Amino acid sequence: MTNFKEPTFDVAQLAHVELFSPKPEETIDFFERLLGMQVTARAGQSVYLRAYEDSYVNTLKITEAKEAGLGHAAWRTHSPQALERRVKAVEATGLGKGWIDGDIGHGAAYQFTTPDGHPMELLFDVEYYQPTDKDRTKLLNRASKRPDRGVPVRRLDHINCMSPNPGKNEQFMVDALGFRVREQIKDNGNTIGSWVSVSNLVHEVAFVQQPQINEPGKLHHLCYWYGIPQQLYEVSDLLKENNIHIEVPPNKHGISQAFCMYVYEPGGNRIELFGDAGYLITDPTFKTVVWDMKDVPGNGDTWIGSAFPDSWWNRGTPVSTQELVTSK
Ligand SMILES: O=C/C=C/C=C(\O)C(=O)O
Ligand SMILES: [Fe+2]
Repeated sequence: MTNFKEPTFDVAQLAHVELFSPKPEETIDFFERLLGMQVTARAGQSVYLRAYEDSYVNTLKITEAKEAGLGHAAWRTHSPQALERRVKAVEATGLGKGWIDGDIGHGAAYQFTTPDGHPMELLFDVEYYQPTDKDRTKLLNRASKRPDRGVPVRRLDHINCMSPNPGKNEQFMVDALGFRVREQIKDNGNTIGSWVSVSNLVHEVAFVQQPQINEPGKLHHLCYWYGIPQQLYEVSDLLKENNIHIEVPPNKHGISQAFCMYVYEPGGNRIELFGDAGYLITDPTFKTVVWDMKDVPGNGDTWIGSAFPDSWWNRGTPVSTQELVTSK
């Protein structure tokens, strides 16, 4: 079958995410004290953090800004050669912005945006976390000791971006970066939700329809992973005690089958917490699962658990003035 379109395996993983927060110290406290993450660097208006099983020196950068939202998402390639190939592919789309020398924790990166303007970058050189005598663990396959504060998340999992045109962004991630489409929501033939991955996870990034179709793309959520569903009940209790808004309590998604919950960190960004990550994909010719929007409520969004509130479908960051008007 020589006309078989071979996938490219150049992009390997979501390496880190930068969140903007108008209340940086409260946002940092949420991740550090409640989710047990570790601050590994502070520079200028930014603070860098990692979870205890993240192997790199950081997977999260919190930067002070006027409004909440996505600073950028960074993709690590499998090799320097793969980086070169993907940079060429992104340049050809006209969405490239150019190279930066790097940042704390990583080397040269090529910056670009999705068609709806979500800032992203491609990189290869990263700095691995070196545990200290204080946090070196006997569990050799773990990057550092399990922290003794909060209910500690284990690693970065994915982001979900709101877009005026999810289908266009899906196509860009497939064509330029080799992502595979795992699940979609269609409404009258239009793609209004898309879950794409470069691994056997259901998604490292998803795109969902934003109601504000004349605004640039927003962040829907950033997700960290526990791997144990029970821990969502533990962390819910702790978050409730600390007046963190729980938008969707522990729940099982239909789409991705992941055990999940959604909260708003103090800066206003939506954070998803994953119990397990749902089903894994090993089939090299996995067929995209397509949901019709009319079948999603009560099945695709929540398979088991409370109904998703309107806010889940309508609110991203930065929050638009429209929402401020309607929410009065
Ligand atoms: O219908 C909505 C399903 C959403 C699923 C996710 O956002 C996810 O798996 O992270
Ligand atoms: Fe998600």
